[in-house]
Amino acid sequence: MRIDVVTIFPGYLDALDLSLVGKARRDGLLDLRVHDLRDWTTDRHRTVDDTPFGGGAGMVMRPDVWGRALDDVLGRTGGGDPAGRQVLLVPTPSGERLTQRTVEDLATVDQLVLACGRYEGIDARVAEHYADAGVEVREFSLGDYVLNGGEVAALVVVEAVARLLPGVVGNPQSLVEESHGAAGLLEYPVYTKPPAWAGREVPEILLSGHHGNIARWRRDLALERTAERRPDMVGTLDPADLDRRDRAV
Ligand SMILES: Nc1cc(-c2cccs2)n[nH]1
Repeated sequence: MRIDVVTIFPGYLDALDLSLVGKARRDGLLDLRVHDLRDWTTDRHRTVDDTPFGGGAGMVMRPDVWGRALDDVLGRTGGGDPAGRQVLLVPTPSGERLTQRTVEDLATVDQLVLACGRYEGIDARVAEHYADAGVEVREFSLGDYVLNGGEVAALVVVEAVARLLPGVVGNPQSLVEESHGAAGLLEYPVYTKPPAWAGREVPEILLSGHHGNIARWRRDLALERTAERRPDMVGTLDPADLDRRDRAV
């Protein structure tokens, strides 16, 4: 998979040289390219923004600069058809909420392009232009809070997607039981040595060696946590699945 990130702060993405994503890049599992938007400016000051039409505070990012950058990165400057499914992702507080289901879909794409806006945002014609040109455009939000730019959202998306790519995480089973995983639940509480700490013991069941009972206990705790912390998620569970957990093991 190829991921391109276009930003005026390329250094923000240096964290993607580290840990799991960094290893995936070195192992050739992820082709991640970070681009400085200013490389597509044409003036000596390398200007990327201007004042908003209609007035208002702040500055808006120019469509012409973004257009040159995205045409290049999307491979739309030559005549040929770009290979495979491309998605243009635009982080914005006014976007659709990013969910694990969306991340799972993005992990199947051939090329993701992240356009990191700053200031008051990117001229609205940019997203319209590429959507009209047949590019899959998704304006997405991380949540109901405002950041200064799209770079942090890009870090989130790259990590969330990269860890789903084949060969990136050591044990793919761990992807199944985690929060928001296939089961649609929050994950159960986890414990390790020492068995007693600060006057607190590890739940007895986990020391029993009875794997069936441990599995049922974990599922019960996952359900309990989900009901307590994210009642909105409980409604999406399959009742047949809920019934399954009560069956004798
Ligand atoms: N969820 C979310 C996204 C953002 C921004 C994206 C780009 C600039 S600010 N803030 N909050």
